[in-house]
Amino acid sequence: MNVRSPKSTPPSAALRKKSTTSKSTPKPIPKPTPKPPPKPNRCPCSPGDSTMQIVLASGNRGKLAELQSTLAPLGVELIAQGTLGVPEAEEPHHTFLENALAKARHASAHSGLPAIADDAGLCVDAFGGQPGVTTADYATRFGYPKSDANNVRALLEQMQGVEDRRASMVCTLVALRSATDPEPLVATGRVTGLITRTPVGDQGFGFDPVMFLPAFGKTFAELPTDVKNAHSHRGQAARTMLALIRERWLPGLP
Ligand SMILES: O=c1nc[nH]c2c1ncn2[C@H]1C[C@H](O)[C@@H](COP(=O)(O)OP(=O)(O)OP(=O)(O)O)O1
Ligand SMILES: [Mg+2]
Repeated sequence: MNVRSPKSTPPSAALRKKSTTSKSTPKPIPKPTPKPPPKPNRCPCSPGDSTMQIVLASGNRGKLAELQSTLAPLGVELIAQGTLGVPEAEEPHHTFLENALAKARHASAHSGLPAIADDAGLCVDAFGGQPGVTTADYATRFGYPKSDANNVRALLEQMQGVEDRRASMVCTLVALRSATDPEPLVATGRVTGLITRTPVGDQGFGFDPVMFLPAFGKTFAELPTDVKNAHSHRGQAARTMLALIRERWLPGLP
């Protein structure tokens, strides 16, 4: 109760009364200062009171921009691994999940921070789901130097005369609290489209200029980043990951 009668005046107020005139009416006791609301997104897994930092275990600027944007509502500080001097990790595995886990573990071990990694790729139906986990190096199979433009070029050459143009872009995100975290958070996303016969659009990165989405009548490279994020494999995975991090790493916060 906030209302107090003079009889219930606590000792501290009584002491103050003695130092003034005895006939003066007791001053109202100031209400206790309400506790400040909890500051947002404190890391429950690291000591202290600082905003949680997470290292983004990727050197791909396109991915980083998309993940920064979709994960922004978490209110945590997302730091690109390059900023912390974390070198590129090996990606030797056969599945997106294993490679994402390897990248997250590597970044967490090097930085001492929780980490989120993204392993993604293009799975072409006519090629039995290839190039899959080797998407980033696709051009080098055909003697071209590694680059987004050469990847697109090699793909269009390999798909010359292929009528079935269906392909999926997939993304697996893995988040770890530490390099030895026994309970990684895992989120996946997948979008299906058709590979165009020439590149169209200049936004995005990677295979965006040849990934045509029938629902939009456009390639990913023709869509603004926020529209791509709202529908893409990475956008889906990142929204799932955001919910997982809130639930498991930041309990009790809205
Ligand atoms: O939304 C996308 N739109 C178009 N292309 C995309 C997308 N997402 C991934 N990609 C391509 C880029 C790379 O050629 C490969 C992923 O390879 P992946 O190893 O996961 O990424 P990466 O080596 O570029 O960066 P990092 O491993 O440091 O995260 O698929
Ligand atoms: Mg890679």
